[in-house]
Order: sequence, then C-alpha cells, then structure tokens
Amino acid sequence: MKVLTLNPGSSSLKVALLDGDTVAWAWEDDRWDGRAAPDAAFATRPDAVAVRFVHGGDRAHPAVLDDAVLAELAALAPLAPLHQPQALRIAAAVLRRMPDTPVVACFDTAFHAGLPTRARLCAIPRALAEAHGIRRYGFHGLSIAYAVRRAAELLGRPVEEIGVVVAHLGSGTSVTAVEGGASVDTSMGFSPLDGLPGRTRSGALDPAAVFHLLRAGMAPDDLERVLREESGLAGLSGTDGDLRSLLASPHPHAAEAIEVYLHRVRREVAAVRASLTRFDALVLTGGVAEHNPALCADAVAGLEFLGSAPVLAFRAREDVELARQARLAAGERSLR
Ligand SMILES: Nc1ncnc2c1ncn2[C@@H]1O[C@H](COP(=O)(O)OP(=O)(O)O)[C@@H](O)[C@H]1O
Ligand SMILES: CC(=O)OP(=O)(O)O
Ligand SMILES: [Mg+2]
Repeated sequence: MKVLTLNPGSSSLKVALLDGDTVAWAWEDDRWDGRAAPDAAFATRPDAVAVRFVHGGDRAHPAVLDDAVLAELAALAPLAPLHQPQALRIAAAVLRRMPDTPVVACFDTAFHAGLPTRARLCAIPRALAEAHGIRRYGFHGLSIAYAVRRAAELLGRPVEEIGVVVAHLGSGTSVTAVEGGASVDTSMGFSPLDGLPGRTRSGALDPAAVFHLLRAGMAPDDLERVLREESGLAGLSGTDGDLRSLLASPHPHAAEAIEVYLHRVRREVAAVRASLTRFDALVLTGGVAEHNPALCADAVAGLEFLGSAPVLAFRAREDVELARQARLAAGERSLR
C-alpha cells in the first residue's frame, strides 16, 4: 500500500510517498512559508494520504478525515497556532484534489494520550482547568513513536521492555520519557510553546514575566507572537534561529544562545529521566541529531550520572510513522 505523507512543521513542509518503509518519492521545503504542497505530490497516486496534525485534542488514535473531524481540528487551532492552521490548509487541498483517496489525520498528541495523571495535570484550580481544557498534552508524538521502535530495534529488545528518553531536536524542541512504549513524562505541555526553547519559540517562561509584559503595555496578541515567532534561538541571537546560522555567526550572542539551548536540553533530559524506572538509551532525533554529531555530543556532555545507557542519534522519521498509522486507519475502515 502506497501512502503519501505530509508533515507540516513550524519551519518546513516534508512530503514523501512511502511504499512500505521505502521512500518512492520525496520533496522538502525547509524554509516553508505555508504554501500548498507541490503539484507533483498529487500526481503520485497513493492508496492513502496521511497528514501530520500537531494537535488532536484528547484523541489517542489517527482519524480518517471528514467534515466533522476537520471542524474538530479547526477548533483546536488556537492551541497550536504555528502548526494547526497550516495542516488544515494542507489537508483541505488534499481532500479537494484527491476526493477518492482516504485521508488520515495523525496526531502528535496521540502518543501522549495516556500520560499519567501526575504528568498530565496543571496545578491550577481544577474547575478552571476543566472549564477551559487546560492540561498537559505533549507533542512530537509521531517522531517519538518511530524513535522508540527504532531504539528497540537497535538495542535488540522489544519496545515493551525498554525505558528511553527521546530528545526531539528540530525547529521545535522537546524531551520525552517513554517506558514500555508509553509516554510517562514530556517537556511540552498545554502547547508547543512550553518546555525547551525552539528556533523561534521561547519555551517555558515564568508566567509572572508574561503578566509583567502585559502590564507594561504589550497587547496579548503581540506578546504571543513574540514568544512564538521572535524568541528562542532567534530572539537570543538576533539570527533566524536556525542552529546553522548561530554556529556561523561571530556574534557573542549566538554563542550564548547555543549555551542556553544546550543547558536546557541537558536539564530537561535529566528531569524526565527521573520518571523512568529503567533507562536503556538516550535517543536524539530531529534536524540537529541528523546533521550535527558535535553539537549532540555537547548536548549530552556531563549526563553520564543518569546511568550508563548508550546515546543513539538518528533522523526523525515522521514519514514512516505517518504511513504506518495511515495503513492501520485506512485498513480498518475498508473492513467496515
Ligand atoms: N548541520 C546542522 N547543524 C546544526 N543544526 C542543524 C543542522 N542542520 C539542521 N539543523 C537544525 O535542525 C533544525 C530543523 O530540524 P527539523 O527536524 O528538520 O525541523 P522541523 O521541526 O521543521 O521538522 C534547524 O532549525 C536547525 O536548527
Ligand atoms: C510540535 C512541534 O514543535 O513541531 P515542529 O518541531 O515540527 O515545529
Ligand atoms: Mg519536525
């Protein structure tokens, strides 16, 4: 079964046609401005299409897209404004141009749907949290699901028997502890703005700083945009926030930004390690893990105290996971 996979990220659009786990055709824009997928993608004649959605709310499984599911996902857009609207536009174009092909929405959040209560609740009044859906969701689930299966393969043990920390180091950055195939702790919570700094995202910030800036006269929408699009590695360094730009910059602020980034990665890895009862590997994935072994070595320097587990680094294969989920979801539908 051939699956066309579409992965809209915060700064890239990755499109691949997978025949089994083999990439039969691929296209990528790593400075993506939200434009539609190229015409060639629609000419690949897949049996199913899989689209990555960062936010699936409480859904634990992929969903075949129809108008009702689209409306539900559109309602979640305010929770992931850097990702969800783009994914909705991509999916709408696919539905319009390939009306006879099943389109499956696959969710970053689904991998974390079973987060234990202690890692899911936010410590605010329960009534307020429940009324507004404030909880920790977790993201990058498609990348993590692949990473855990690949780690098990490399370790020669079943997924059910390993405990790993997965650090997804891409445009967005997150760290997750996975034991027995389940997410037990993760650094991104209510939205992809939480946790570690990303290319342009601030990561976790004392909420008092947000109120301070609002009282100083910033409009809420402007502040949100600044934290989402002008902060993180970009904000700290004055560059576009791509680590390649920071590494090439002679400005001391670029070096400082890298120090902050590496410090926060180490800190979060150590923090989520505490949620594992066994530690078999530290997995690094995403653009940094794929392209920069030296930076990866810096990111894990000094973490030996966590236990003598190997560090595994490989490319994020959201495409492989998207295709796997689409096969399951589309296959189930054809049986009905
Ligand atoms: N050679 C490199 N050295 C360091 N970082 C790199 C390198 N190549 C890519 N990166 C980092 O990877 C990021 C993109 O990661 P990727 O996982 O492809 O992104 P996305 O989140 O858009 O899917 C870039 O923003 C950059 O910081
Ligand atoms: C959830 C998230 O941050 O995704 P990306 O890294 O693709 O921007
Ligand atoms: Mg990505």
